[in-house]
Amino acid sequence: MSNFKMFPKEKSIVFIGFMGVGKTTIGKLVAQNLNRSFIDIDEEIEKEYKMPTTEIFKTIGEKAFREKEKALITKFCSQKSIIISVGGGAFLQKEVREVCLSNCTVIALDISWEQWKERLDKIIDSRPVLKGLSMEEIEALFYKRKEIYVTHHLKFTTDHLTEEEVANDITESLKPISELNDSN
Ligand SMILES: Nc1ncnc2c1ncn2[C@@H]1O[C@H](COP(=O)(O)OP(=O)(O)OP(=O)(O)O)[C@@H](O)[C@H]1O
Ligand SMILES: O=C(O)C1=C[C@@H](O)[C@@H](O)[C@H](O)C1
Ligand SMILES: [Mg+2]
Repeated sequence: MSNFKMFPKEKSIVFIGFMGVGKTTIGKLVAQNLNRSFIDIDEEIEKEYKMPTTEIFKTIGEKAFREKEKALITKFCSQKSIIISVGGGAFLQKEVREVCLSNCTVIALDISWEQWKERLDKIIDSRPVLKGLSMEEIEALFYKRKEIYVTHHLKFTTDHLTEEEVANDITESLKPISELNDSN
């Protein structure tokens, strides 16, 4: 019952966590499971600038990217009952943390360094923040970034689970809340 009070159905859900942990993939699946609309903030930024993130970082710069990221997160966090996946660096900004935590249910996705590093090849070309860093520097960033994800409402560990398994676990955990809301 306390969950019901804390996470009413009309609240939107925001996925946070380190780049590559699966926010976009899993957010989309949870949205399908719960029949809710899905918004990926990186995709929205790319649509606005009409270029991929790597190009935005190169031509316009990270500062402009972060400003747009904050503006879009603020806009979408004011909408009800949607699922939002933010970029891995969004929670670096205090205003973003505050707007997400006060308006939405924030779900942190977690992964161990050992599992994450197996995924690096899949994401390295599309994540400018990782470009040119050594493995040691990426590991240091991975642990440093953990500090910004500690503020959340719910946390799910993704180690040794497929994308679908994580999404289904999250959906199952959220269902009682949705059902309680449906009958109220
Ligand atoms: N549980 C999982 N098991 C195996 N691969 C996964 C899992 N979750 C995500 N992936 C894969 O990892 C890659 C990165 O996933 P995704 O783009 O969803 O990460 P992200 O958290 O949204 O990253 P970013 O912060 O950069 O937006 C994708 O290729 C995705 O298919
Ligand atoms: O962790 C980060 O700083 C980033 C993660 C991606 O989702 C993108 O938002 C961008 O590549 C920056
Ligand atoms: Mg993503």
